[in-house]
Parts: sequence; structure tokens; C-alpha cells
Amino acid sequence: MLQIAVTGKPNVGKSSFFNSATLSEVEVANYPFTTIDANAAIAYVTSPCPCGELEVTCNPRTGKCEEHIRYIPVELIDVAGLVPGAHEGKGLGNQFLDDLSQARALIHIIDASGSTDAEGNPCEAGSHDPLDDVNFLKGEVTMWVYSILERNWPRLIRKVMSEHLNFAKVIAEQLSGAGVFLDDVLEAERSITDTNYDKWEKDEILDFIEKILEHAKPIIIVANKIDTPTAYENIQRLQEKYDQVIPTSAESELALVNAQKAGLIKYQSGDDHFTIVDEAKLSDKQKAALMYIDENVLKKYGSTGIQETLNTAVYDVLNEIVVYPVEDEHKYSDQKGNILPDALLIPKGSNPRDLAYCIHTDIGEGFTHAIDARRNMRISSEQELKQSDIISIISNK
Ligand SMILES: Nc1nc2c(ncn2[C@@H]2O[C@H](COP(=O)(O)OP(=O)(O)OP(=O)(O)O)[C@@H](O)[C@H]2O)c(=O)[nH]1
Repeated sequence: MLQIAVTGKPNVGKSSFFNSATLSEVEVANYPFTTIDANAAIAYVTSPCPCGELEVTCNPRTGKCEEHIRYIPVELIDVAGLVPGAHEGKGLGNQFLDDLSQARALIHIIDASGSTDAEGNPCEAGSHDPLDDVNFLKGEVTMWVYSILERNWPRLIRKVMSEHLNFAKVIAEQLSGAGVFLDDVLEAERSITDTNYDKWEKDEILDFIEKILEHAKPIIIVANKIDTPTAYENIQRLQEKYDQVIPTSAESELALVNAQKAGLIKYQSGDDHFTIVDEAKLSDKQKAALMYIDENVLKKYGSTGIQETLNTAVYDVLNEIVVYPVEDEHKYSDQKGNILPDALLIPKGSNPRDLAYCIHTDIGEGFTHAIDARRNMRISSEQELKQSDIISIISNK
């Protein structure tokens, strides 16, 4: 399953984000390092389910479908302990970096209210500039990878040169434990102009690592605590400076999801509104909190931003698409009659053969052809699959 890390300085709202997205119960408190271990849980990205347009009732094997919106599972990892200088052992040191190694993308939460200082301690709202927090995650991760490469660089380069080995392959092997793959290194290699690797100085190695990481561990900037008065101006400045900044209020999402679970409101993650089920059941305090969220988050920003963050990470940053494999192309079902049982996330650009391998190696090896169930037509094994395709794979294994 696709893994995404939620990270950032202490106190910015990582646990709240993680809890609201996964509804698990990790401790939330207003002091640094409430979360000491990496927590992993299932969150969901959303996509319109073809069951609506096809007028069928689907039976998801994993996740769920509500009002023709399919909820597709991804694994979220709550990674704590990141402070500036962590790669030198500050805070909880390097421990968090190992947790990041499994992740394909990093959700970097920053406190847009400016009420958490550089080290992650609570401070007066507005007294810290969140723009100062954006770059350090990239810096820490870069230095982590550098520490892996640095100690072996001369030996690796000697090996590449004397044994005429492929540079990208050797580097990728060295970084496999950090979750860096050959594709990531090949992508970075394209921008290299100086191939005298044995003469590279620290800066050149660092530039190269940054390029690898852009591909291997893309970062999504999330500006949290938008419900606070000091956040608005900071978010505008962040959005002016960086291409993609997603405003969120993890605490509001948590409150809304809990109210929805308790049957007090009707609300779906990602909605721009909620409906109160029975006003008499709400205390004055609850009513006031819901009204505050409505005015200061939903009406102002369009949503709490949590679902948008997950969808942006998976669809826009990691470039995944959703495809529905079926066995019976007429009924859109598996052999047992379950309609649209699976919604798979696969990289954009995948073809039916890739999909077959994604389902199972045996199915990939026995692949003969594929059928586009919507059009009831055989398609080429090389044809690029599209978002929401329903595909039947024919395999002789
Ligand atoms: N106003 C506001 N406060 C929030 C929001 N999200 C989290 N907080 C508060 O920020 C504080 C820290 O939240 P946590 O979720 O524990 O933060 P963390 O980043 O996991 O902290 P560590 O475990 O120390 O790394 C708590 O007091 C939360 O209630 C939000 O969207 N708005």
C-alpha cells in the first residue's frame, strides 16, 4: 500500500492531522514530543466511483463507497521528533528519518498561526514566522541522505570508475534503505553536467541529493491552524512564495469527524459545509464550536483541507490514477459477483500489463490481453490507462 508520512516540527498539529485523517487515537498535547514513535494507520483518498454513472451498487473489498465517492486506502505514518538540527542528533535525533524512509511523499505540516517557535515550543500567536519553517525539512532529509553517501563516496566512485559500473545504479543501491529507487537517481542524473564524480565537492553532492529527493520524497506544504486569527496573512504570504500550500485545520476536522461519528451532524471529509442533525442534542458549547468552524474555516477556506491534502499528495504530487480491475467485464464484477470490488492506485502512464503485475506477479506473467469493460473492447497491452478505467485482465495463469 502506498505510504505517506505526516511530519513537521513538534506542536504544529501532526497528531491532530493524523488522527483526523485516520480516526485513531494517538495522544494530542500542547508540548513538544507528545508523539515519540512512528504511528501508522489507514487514511483514504477519494475519487468519484463509476457505480454512479453505471447505475450499479458496488461492493468495495477495501475502503468504502459513500454517495458514489470511493474511499481508497493509503497508509499514513505519523513521524515525530523533527527539529532543526535533527540530523546532528538534536531533539530525538535521527530516529524520525528512518521512519521517513518507507514514505513515498512527505506531508510537511507547519503552524500557520505562528504560535510554535523554531524548536517546536508554544509561543505567543503570531510571534514566529512560519515562512522560516518551510525549508528545514528538505534540509534535514538532504543531510540525512548526505550522511549515508558521504562516508562511502570515495569508495563508491572508485568502484564505478574501475569496474565501469553504472553510476546511478551504484548510488541507488547505496540509498535503497532510505527508500530511494533507481528511477529517482536516473531522474536526477539527467541534470548532471559534470561527470567527474571523484572531483565533486560537498555542494555538488548536496545538489545531486536534492534532485534525487524531489523525485523520491516530494514534499507537500500544509499550513495548519487556519482557524486562528493570525493564520490568514501568513497563508497569503506562504502561497505567494510557494507554488502549492494547502491551508488546513486539523483540529476542526477532528471536531467535525467526531461530531459526525456521534450522529450530531452530517459531514463528509472534504465538504464545505455540515448539517446539524438535531439541534436539541447539541450543548451550547458544541453549537458555538461548530459555528466557529463554519465561519472561520469552511466558509473562509472551502474545507478543512485534510482530504484535499491527501488527494493532492496521491493524485497531483505522486501522479497516481485509480483503476478498477474486474473479472467479468459485462457485470463489472469479480467471479463471486462483487461489483467493482477493487479500486487500485497505480502510477499514471501504466498500461494493462503493468496493471496485471500490480494485481499479482502470476497474472502479469500470464497476461494475454485486456478488455476495457466500459466499451467492451479489447485494448492493446501498451495502451496508457486512464483515471477510472474499468479493466478486465485476461491471463493464462
Ligand atoms: N487552533 C488550532 N490548534 C491546533 C490545530 N491542530 C492542532 N492544534 C493544537 O496544537 C497543539 C499540538 O497538536 P498535536 O497534534 O499534538 O501536534 P504534534 O505536531 O503532533 O506535536 P508533537 O507530538 O509534539 O510532535 C495541540 O494543542 C492541538 O490542539 C488546528 O488546526 N487549529
